[in-house]
Amino acid sequence: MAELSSNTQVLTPHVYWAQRHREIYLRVELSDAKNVNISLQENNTLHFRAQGHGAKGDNEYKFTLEFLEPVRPEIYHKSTQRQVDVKIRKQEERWWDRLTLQEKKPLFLAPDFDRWLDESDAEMELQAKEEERLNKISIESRLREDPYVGLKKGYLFMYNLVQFLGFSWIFVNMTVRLFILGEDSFYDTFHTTADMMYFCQMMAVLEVINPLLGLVKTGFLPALIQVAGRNVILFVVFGSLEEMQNKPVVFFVFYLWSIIEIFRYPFYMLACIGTDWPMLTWLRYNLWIPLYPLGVIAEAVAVIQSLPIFDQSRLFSIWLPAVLGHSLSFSYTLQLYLVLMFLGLFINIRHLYKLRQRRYRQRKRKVH
Ligand SMILES: CCCCCCCCCCCCC[C@@H](O)CC(=O)SCCNC(=O)CCNC(=O)[C@H](O)C(C)(C)COP(=O)(O)OP(=O)(O)OC[C@H]1O[C@@H](n2cnc3c(N)ncnc32)[C@H](O)[C@@H]1OP(=O)(O)O
Repeated sequence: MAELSSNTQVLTPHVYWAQRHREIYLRVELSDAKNVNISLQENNTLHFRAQGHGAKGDNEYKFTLEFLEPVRPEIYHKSTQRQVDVKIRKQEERWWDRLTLQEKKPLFLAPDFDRWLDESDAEMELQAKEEERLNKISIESRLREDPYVGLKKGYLFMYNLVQFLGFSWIFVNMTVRLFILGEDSFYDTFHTTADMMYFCQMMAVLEVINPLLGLVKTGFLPALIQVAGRNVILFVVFGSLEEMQNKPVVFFVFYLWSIIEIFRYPFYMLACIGTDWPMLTWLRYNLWIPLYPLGVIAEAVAVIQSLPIFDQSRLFSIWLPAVLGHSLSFSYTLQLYLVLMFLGLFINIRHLYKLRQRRYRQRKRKVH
């Protein structure tokens, strides 16, 4: 392409342009360009001059562009075998209506469709870049703050996986037996699943230790109430009284415990790898609403059924001096525990309700 300038023919290369909010990109169609000279004059005009192979063969090519708005003085360029790439920073981060001050587009200038974005796409690109930058900063600062973050996540992932497998085994075993044996399966739940339940509930003690070590953001008290509450039922009420072990209440307690856990542990596993499945999240934050009160009622029934057995067997009774009577039955401790249970129920339901509120508030904020 040629333009007339002071009676001599000046060769002008094809120039393609695109913009972002912060910068202007020019692609000058000159291959093997040498002696590239790009300068910016005070009137905001870019002067380009170089030798290279353009539309009119090997020659000197030049062009000038007076920009629509002020640009920064530093200009970056890179010359390759095929073209010269030029990057100019805008003075102000703003979308321009066109590139040049003159309204009529110079003949040698055209949009660079390889880089072209309209304003809203460029905004989205800017936002994505900003999010990526913030993510990088937060990952870097987390790594700087805590070099063991990978190890901790790995431990939590394995812990949750083991618990998930344990509770799934219990749940599937009980469900299959229920289908095959019907009501009869109620009576030997303990003998078929207690070992696995012992294992899972002993492991669950880690859930009280984890927040103390700062591994999870769980409150210490709700975790203690949860784990201690279940372990009293499992080890003391069921485990120490053979008479309790073949009662149908064991079925209801174990079933209610395992239903929630087959959703809660996979939810945590996904959280460890930074993922969530909406359906699983929904179940984790909603299933407790019917299950928790039912679980506490089932546990309370178990405690009430065990009271006369403790009275008769005198197991765990506290021996008293003769003046105060013979001994104090453990059933009194359990009656006090019944009161604590409903206090524990209240604390944990409040805790779970708050977690649910927080989760859905966060969700809403993300959506808007
Ligand atoms: C002082 C002596 C006390 C004596 C006790 C006397 C009272 C006894 C009362 C007993 C009542 C118990 C009844 C109970 O046994 C009945 C039942 O269980 S019935 C079945 C239904 N049950 C449930 O639904 C409860 C399930 N359990 C829980 O939800 C938890 O155990 C609980 C502690 C209650 C709440 O969990 P948490 O506080 O951890 O909530 P989140 O799940 O939201 O977690 C908070 C953040 O920490 C991250 N986290 C937590 N754990 C893990 C983990 N293992 N791995 C990875 N990440 C974990 C989680 O992702 C959350 O992070 P973020 O906020 O970033 O999302």
